[in-house]
Order: sequence, then C-alpha cells, then structure tokens
Amino acid sequence: MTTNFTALPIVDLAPLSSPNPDPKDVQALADQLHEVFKTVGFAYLINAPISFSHQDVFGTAKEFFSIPHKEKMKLAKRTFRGENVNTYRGFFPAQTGSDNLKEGFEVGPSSPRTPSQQSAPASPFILTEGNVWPSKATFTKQALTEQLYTELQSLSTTLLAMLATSLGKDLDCFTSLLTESISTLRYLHYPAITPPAPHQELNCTPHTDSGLLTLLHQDSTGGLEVLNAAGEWIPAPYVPNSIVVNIGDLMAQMSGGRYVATYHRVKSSGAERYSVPFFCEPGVDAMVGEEGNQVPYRQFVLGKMGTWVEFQGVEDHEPPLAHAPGHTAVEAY
Ligand SMILES: O=C(O)CCC(=O)C(=O)O
Ligand SMILES: [Fe+2]
Repeated sequence: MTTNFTALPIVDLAPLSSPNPDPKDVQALADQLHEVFKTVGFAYLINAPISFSHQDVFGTAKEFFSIPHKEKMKLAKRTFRGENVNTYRGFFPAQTGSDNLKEGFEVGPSSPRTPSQQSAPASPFILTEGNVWPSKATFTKQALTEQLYTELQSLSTTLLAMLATSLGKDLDCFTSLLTESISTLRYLHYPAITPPAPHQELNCTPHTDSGLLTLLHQDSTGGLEVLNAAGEWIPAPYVPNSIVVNIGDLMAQMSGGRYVATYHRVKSSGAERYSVPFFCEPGVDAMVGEEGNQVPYRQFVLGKMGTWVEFQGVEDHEPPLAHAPGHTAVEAY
C-alpha cells in the first residue's frame, strides 16, 4: 500500500561504492530501501555506483534525437514502418494528437539469445531480437550506450539482491531471473509544444511500470509526478545527480504484494524534456509471478504489451484511451 507521502525519499547508495563496506551500513541501506518500496514505491538514489554523469547520459540521448527524422525512421519498429524487420527494439516516433507526445529509442542486451531459440506463445514481437543502431557517422555513442546499459543492469542486480534478503528470500531469488535478461534502456525525448497547447496537459499518461525495477535519469525540466494514497499527484522534480528508482508490477507481485508499483505520469509544461528510463527485466524463460501461479516472463510481457502506447501503430492510431489511475497500466514497462 502506498502512503500519503508528500515527497520522494532520498536514499544514499554511498556504502555500495566503498571498497570495504561495513556490513552494518549495507544492512541499513537494505532496510531503508525495503521500507521505501513498501510505502512509496519510488525514491531518488544518490551516489549510485555508476560512472556516468547526467551530462554524459543526456549528451548521448540528445545526440540520438538530433539525427534527422528520416534517418531515425529507418530504425523504427515495424509497427511504425512496415518494411523494417525490427519489431521490439529501435525507434518509435512521437504520436501527434495523443497525450503521449514523445519519441523514443530502445536498446536491449548487446548479445541477446538468437531468435530461433524462441518458443510459444507465438507473437509478431521478437523479444530477444538484436539492437538496431544509427550509422557511426550520425551517432558516435553506441559503445557508451552499451556501457550505460551494463552499469544500470549491474546496479539493478545489486539492488535486487538486497531486496531479496530484506524480504527474507534467498539472496539470488530475483537475480537468478536475470539470466539472459531482456532489460530495456530507453532514450526519451518530449519535444517542445509550440505554442503551448492548453489541452496538452500530459505527455506521458498515468501508468505503472511492468518489470522488476526502473532506474530513471530525468533532466532538470521537471514534470514527473507520482500518485500517493490520497490520490494526490506529488511532483518528483529533478534532484541533481540522482537516479529515480521505482518498483514495477512484476516486483510488486513477486514480493507477495509487499512492495508497491506506484502510478506516475509526466505533466507537460510545454518545454522540451529528455529522460532515460532503464527497465530491469528477467530473461524470457524465467518463471515469474505470484507463487503457485507462475508463467514464463515471455508470456507475462506479451500479455502486458497490448496496453503500451509505443506498440500502437501511427497510421491506425486511435484517439487516446481514457486513463484513470487505479485502472490497468496503460503504457510502458
Ligand atoms: O519520462 C519520464 O520521466 C518517465 C517515463 C516513464 O515513466 C516511462 O517511460 O515508463
Ligand atoms: Fe514509467
């Protein structure tokens, strides 16, 4: 259950960077994360053990989105460009006329398992397909993106091990799900709305994320809001050099309902905005869900996908769905 929180708590991960961490400090950190995920489901992480500054992360995202639209469309998922072979990784264009006015570029693991190893259920989406990249001439930061992915996966793994012990489970109970993980790093660009449209209130509609954990870099524009138990949208403004962490639906389930996957949205001020969520996800064959009712992650994720706006085509785009907090997740992971 979420509580009537009025701001997101800040969790200091400094003990994780110590060459010789005091076990008491690590335990205190695990206890703090456990408490935060039971009550808010969201926090700012500071002093995270990653080598990237915000400037590095957003410099990379900005370089990608400054590529001419025509070039980016060559990397579009098949939903948005029928002749392309990529179905799950790659670019999605902003869907004008909707409340989800953002373009994105999604990257999975560098060495995914080969699609031929896929098994049922049949789906037009190949969850284990390889990444697509712009030419080296237009995008110089492929290696950096792959490195960012690796570091965020490693941080997620550390957090999941701490949460497992706090929940009284085996240390590897969540991390073992990450064999051949299909985690997703998503660069997002919310274009400026000019002139600001009074009706364009949201540019990312209310949703819960569906995976295990999300690690979000947001720029200083602001707009992220998180729903508390009283139904109030609590702003989660930029805190310098922090990474926002939140629980996804799958983790809420696998914690036996002890952790909360909290609704969030992005309110538009009309200003341009960049953000970079990393969705930590299991491998497609990992058995996930509530005890006694588990399914392979492949099935879990394909079941969720129908509700993600990034997978609705542009040509046949319908008017936006009516989204009400408390109902089913309407987008994202
Ligand atoms: O842009 C943001 O800050 C949040 C994006 C988000 O919640 C998502 O992509 O799931
Ligand atoms: Fe989200």
